[in-house]
Amino acid sequence: MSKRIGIFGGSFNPIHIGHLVIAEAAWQEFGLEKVLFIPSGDTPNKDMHHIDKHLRYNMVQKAIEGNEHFDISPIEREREGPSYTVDTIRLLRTSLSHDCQIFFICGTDAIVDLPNWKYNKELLDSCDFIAASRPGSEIQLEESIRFFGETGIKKIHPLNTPELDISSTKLRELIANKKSARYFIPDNVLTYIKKYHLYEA
Ligand SMILES: Nc1ncnc2c1ncn2[C@@H]1O[C@H](COP(=O)(O)OP(=O)(O)OP(=O)(O)O)[C@@H](O)[C@H]1O
Ligand SMILES: O=C(O)c1ccc[n+]([C@@H]2O[C@H](COP(=O)([O-])O)[C@@H](O)[C@H]2O)c1
Repeated sequence: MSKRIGIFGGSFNPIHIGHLVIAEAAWQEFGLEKVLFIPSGDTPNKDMHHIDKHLRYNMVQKAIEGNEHFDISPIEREREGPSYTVDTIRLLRTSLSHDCQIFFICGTDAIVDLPNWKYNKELLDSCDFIAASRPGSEIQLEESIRFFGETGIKKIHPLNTPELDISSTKLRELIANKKSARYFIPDNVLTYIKKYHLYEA
């Protein structure tokens, strides 16, 4: 069997257990050799208050500590301009053997948005997608898969894992309202958030 690697791109603002659970499930279900987390530099199509890319990167690094099949890459952090996935996959391809299969891990909300991504058809030709179900995106998900025709059906794979209704937005709100985010966010990441007073109102 050819080598399979998982790529998990995200803003991770901040990283939470929803991210970690789907990365682990994708690794297991799809027989991935590893999952490479790629925190975005400047996330396309996201008009939000991103904290500094270096801080988001450091939090991901802390969150994956101790998991021997998780790794992190600074390629988007170090690239100027919007972090388009098509550019990232193209760049990664140059350092991988050509029979290596790339699986981009995401939530179903990202698949719903995929027709708006840069060079989305080229992107879907260059990698498979593993989509973890997220509440609220069921109907549009079918439409989005159909947008890509046969390729969509063949290359967008559902991830069989319990739905977790958790988002970075909700966690930023909890922290801003001085509520506990314990257990939603790994302890060492929460310590980092507290140390630098991140997301406080
Ligand atoms: N609870 C979740 N279940 C399934 N997928 C998720 C979940 N949380 C995030 N993802 C997916 O992980 C990827 C990175 O997500 P991101 O870092 O934007 O987190 P988020 O929680 O969606 O953030 P925000 O609330 O700031 O939009 C995206 O593909 C997103 O769909
Ligand atoms: O390439 C694109 O056009 C594109 C548009 C929107 C999002 N993405 C990528 O999708 C991943 C998840 O994005 P987000 O907004 O959920 O953090 C992250 O790696 C983004 O760089 C990519």
